[in-house]
Amino acid sequence: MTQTAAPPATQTGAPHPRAATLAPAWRAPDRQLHLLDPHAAPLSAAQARHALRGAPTGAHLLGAIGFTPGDPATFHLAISPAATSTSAAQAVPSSAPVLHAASRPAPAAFEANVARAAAAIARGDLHKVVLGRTLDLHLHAAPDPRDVTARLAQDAPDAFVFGLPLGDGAWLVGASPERLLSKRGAQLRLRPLAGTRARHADPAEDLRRAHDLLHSAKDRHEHALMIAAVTETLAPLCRDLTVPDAPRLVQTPGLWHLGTSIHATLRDPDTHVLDLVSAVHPTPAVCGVPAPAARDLIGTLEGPRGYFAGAVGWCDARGDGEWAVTIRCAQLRGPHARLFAGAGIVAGSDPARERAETAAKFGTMLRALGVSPLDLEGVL
Ligand SMILES: C=C(O[C@@H]1C=C(C(=O)O)C=C[C@H]1O)C(=O)O
Repeated sequence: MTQTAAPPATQTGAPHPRAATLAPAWRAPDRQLHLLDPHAAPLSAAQARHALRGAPTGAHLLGAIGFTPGDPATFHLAISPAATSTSAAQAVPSSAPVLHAASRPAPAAFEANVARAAAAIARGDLHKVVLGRTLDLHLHAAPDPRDVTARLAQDAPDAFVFGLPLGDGAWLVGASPERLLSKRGAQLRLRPLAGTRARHADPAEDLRRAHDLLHSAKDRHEHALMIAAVTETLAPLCRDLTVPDAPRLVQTPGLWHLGTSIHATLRDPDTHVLDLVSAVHPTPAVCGVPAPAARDLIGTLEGPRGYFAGAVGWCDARGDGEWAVTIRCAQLRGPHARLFAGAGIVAGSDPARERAETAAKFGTMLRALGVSPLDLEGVL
């Protein structure tokens, strides 16, 4: 196998033209990675850094860590596609019949959870909590995870797209719009998101929704809580920290978000990206404020999240890397798909709107699986 002498140069601008058909295990604006050995057993967090030391030049670790340290983590050796042989992905079926669908909590129970969280916030127990739910689909035929990843890459050119084997035939796939943290030498970049509107097919209505989001006091408050928490975590680790005063609109194929691009310079450029990920994760984008109270409430209302709302990304032998928040994702095993979505709850959150927001967020994976939301009436 040919090996690259050094990691490939940064790609900016348009995504790699072959990204849509090659089904990478990781596809981001900056880098694309394929598994070194797609049949290798996943590595634990403890094995991972050791494995990178003995790996070919240019190898990366591609991994996913769970929401809490008690949740699972999985790592693989990966390499940029110039050094791998790749095969074109198969066409994805345009519609996948669903034999059975169920969401947990069910729609009404999720709304009850939101009301309960909003009451806790009104009492002053906490300021923000992100509540999640799952959507289990039993499909007529087992989707090929590589085809699903290829479809995600096609649908969302700016997203962090991932397709990782978890062992036992299960895969974690998704297209996250949220940069948790990238590190290159001393330079850090983050782009946390909080505040969401579903997009609309009519351009005028779509713009109205974007404008409404940008000027919503509730969403700006939700976003500000998160930026304050992330800034507080980063400040002791960084020399320079540049945080814009106001968020900007971020668009995905199905949603508008509020996002803030943060740039920072590390005091110690040798800090490993995985140690930085552990320091900032989970941010209030997926957990809440204060974090301990939010984590407790999530544990009570949802139980363990596993990989959902964790972090997914890569690191290289220098300790540089790029990590996204594990959202807009699903776990696939044979004909079964479990999709995940969550929404941030603050004072004034409306249960029905928050449920609708999670339904819209399932859309990323539903499109990639070829499932129409119209087939899921009453479940979303
Ligand atoms: C939790 C999710 O998304 C997060 C919550 C958001 C919000 O509440 O507005 C926005 C983006 C993400 O940080 C998800 O997509 O499942």
